Amino acid sequence: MEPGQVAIVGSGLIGRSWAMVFAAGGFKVKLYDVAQQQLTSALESIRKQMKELEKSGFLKGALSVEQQLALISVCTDLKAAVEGATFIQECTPENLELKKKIFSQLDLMVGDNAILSSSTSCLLPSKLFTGLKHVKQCIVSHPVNPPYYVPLVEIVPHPETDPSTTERTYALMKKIGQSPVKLNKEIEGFVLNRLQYAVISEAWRLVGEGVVSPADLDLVMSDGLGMRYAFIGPLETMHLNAEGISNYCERYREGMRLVLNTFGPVPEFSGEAEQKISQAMSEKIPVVPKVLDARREWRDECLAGLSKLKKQMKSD
Ligand SMILES: NC(=O)C1=CN([C@@H]2O[C@H](COP(=O)(O)OP(=O)(O)OC[C@H]3O[C@@H](n4cnc5c(N)ncnc54)[C@H](O)[C@@H]3O)[C@@H](O)[C@H]2O)C=CC1
Ligand SMILES: O=C(O)[C@@H](O)C(=O)[C@H](O)[C@@H](O)CO
Repeated sequence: MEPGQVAIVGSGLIGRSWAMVFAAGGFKVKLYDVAQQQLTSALESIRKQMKELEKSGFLKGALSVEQQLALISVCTDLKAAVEGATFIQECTPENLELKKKIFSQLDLMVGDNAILSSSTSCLLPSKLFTGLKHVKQCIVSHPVNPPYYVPLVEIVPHPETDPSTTERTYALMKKIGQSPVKLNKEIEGFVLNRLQYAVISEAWRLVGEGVVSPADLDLVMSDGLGMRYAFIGPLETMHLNAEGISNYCERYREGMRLVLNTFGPVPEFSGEAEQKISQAMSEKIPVVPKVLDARREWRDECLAGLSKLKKQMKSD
């Protein structure tokens, strides 16, 4: 028996990823878009990706490709798309007025049980959902690109979101194999993009000012901070790094005071610096999904080893 039915509004990069993730979880998926061509290319892309994933042994879920594809249907009628859906994930362009218009349409179509969720990267729930009749059923579930391989989902409630909506969304994300975190209150950019944009801003500055090459900048992340952050977050890193020092925050505070004082505003990114980056990036081997998945397998093996080591250290 299918675990349920979801509707995806917008069949671009994120909408098709969500469709794959939900189908892998056995959900019936109705994919809606205003552009029929987008739906056609979405189905082609999903089929192609699933075939490749099955071939390389990375297809998620217990169902075959054909079984998962059979769960996904497309339509250009919004009312038909949301009919019977208990969870509606909006994935339209990052435009506040467009999203508000779509949610006001959805608000007239759903009952008291459906959850209305947005994939928005930064927009505040209070700006998206305020005034809707079903505001208690509204929430942001912000994925990370590509959601099929990077499982984090930030769950961000509107101030009037009912706690049951938050808990149902959290449970749903766990059920389809994602890694949800709950924000206690809304803030622009949520958590991931506030951290990401701080990193990107400094990356631009360091490359733009000639401090480091684009390729080496990325290595600092992939072979430095990223190696750490694939296993432990910045707070645990700090804790482990200064173990035994009573006030280890001070150890970082000093450095932060010194360095952060030199941070300026987001650097104006000149065309030349951008060309330098895109040229450098085009010379790299693209990180294909298989690499992402292989890295995740490697990380999970390392985490298993790490927890075994921790247990051993505790028993020693
Ligand atoms: N691309 C990314 O890395 C990530 C994007 N997001 C967020 O997800 C949302 C979608 O982003 P993408 O998939 O990258 O955009 P996209 O541009 O790839 O796809 C948007 C889709 O919405 C469709 N659309 C436009 N107007 C519509 C309407 N009125 N009703 C239904 N569909 C409509 C378009 O035809 C297109 O297929 C944005 O809010 C974005 O910020 C979140 C996480 C990551
Ligand atoms: O980086 C991601 O995958 C997501 O966190 C996003 O929201 C989008 O890429 C966004 O940052 C683009 O501005």
